[in-house]
Amino acid sequence: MLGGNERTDKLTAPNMNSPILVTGASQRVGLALALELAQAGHTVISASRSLQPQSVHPNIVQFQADLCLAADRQALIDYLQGNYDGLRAIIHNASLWLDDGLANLDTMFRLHVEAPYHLNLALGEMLGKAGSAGKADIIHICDETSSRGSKSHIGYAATKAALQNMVLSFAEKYAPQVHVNGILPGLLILKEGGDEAYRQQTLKKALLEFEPGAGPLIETVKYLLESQYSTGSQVVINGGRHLKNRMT
Ligand SMILES: NC(=O)C1=CN([C@@H]2O[C@H](COP(=O)(O)OP(=O)(O)OC[C@H]3O[C@@H](n4cnc5c(N)ncnc54)[C@H](OP(=O)(O)O)[C@@H]3O)[C@@H](O)[C@H]2O)C=CC1
Ligand SMILES: Nc1nc2c(c(=O)[nH]1)N=C([C@H](O)[C@@H](O)CO)CN2
Repeated sequence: MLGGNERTDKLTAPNMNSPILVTGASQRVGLALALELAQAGHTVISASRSLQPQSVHPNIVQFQADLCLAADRQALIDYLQGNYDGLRAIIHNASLWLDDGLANLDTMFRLHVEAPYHLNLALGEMLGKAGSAGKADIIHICDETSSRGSKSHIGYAATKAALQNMVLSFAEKYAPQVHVNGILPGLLILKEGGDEAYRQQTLKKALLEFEPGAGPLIETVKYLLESQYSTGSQVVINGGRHLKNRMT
């Protein structure tokens, strides 16, 4: 039985043969997260449709894949199984924040639900071989609207709610070797090109009225990777938005 620091060190010690898969790491939050993990010594596999012109860090391996397509997902699975001993973690960050409509709902279902479902089932055995870390992690990046809905993005919130629900199922299926948790952000980074009125309106939706950037998500990922007693949990990072303008 490992004790104290030795056990914690074991958990966080990067194992180059057990990379961390981050989906949707070509920009914004996912790219910042991939860089942080790479700088900590992890090998990061970054899967997205577009690639950075040149590698942003020697520890980041870019894999081009449209995760809405089963064939691209299978190519990613085959690559991982053919080149690494195990997987330290999978972070399902890839996402599209699309307006409502049947075509967009289908796309968001494929990306937010079908892709994590397919990858978690196919890569479960690799996660079980995380090597020196002693445990592996799956982290679903959901949204705080997963649990309260969104009248302006019904399909987005519904598909993120399905992603949130799968945290519970996979946590039970893969315990104790693989810990499965969800992160439910409120505002992180506003979309480029929005006007000042939208920005102010959005900031005022939370008790903490500022745009935090990727930091809160990165901090939460690092906590979950080091945690030995979190699985099936949903971590909300929304600046107190659920308490704003309550009918008290
Ligand atoms: N920004 C915010 O304020 C908030 C964000 N979140 C969640 O946090 C996460 C990160 O947010 P953010 O950085 O703003 O997200 P972005 O929308 O800026 O980026 C999403 C990422 O997903 C990738 N992606 C999109 N479609 C596909 C696809 N079909 N196959 C593979 N990759 C794809 C994109 O890369 P590419 O286009 O190259 O494929 C991109 O790297 C998301 O899950 C989001 O839902 C939750 C609440 C608030
Ligand atoms: N994939 C994405 N999901 C979300 C985004 C985004 O840019 N890409 N942005 C938001 C908003 O910032 C929202 O939290 C506040 O208006 C939500 N999800």
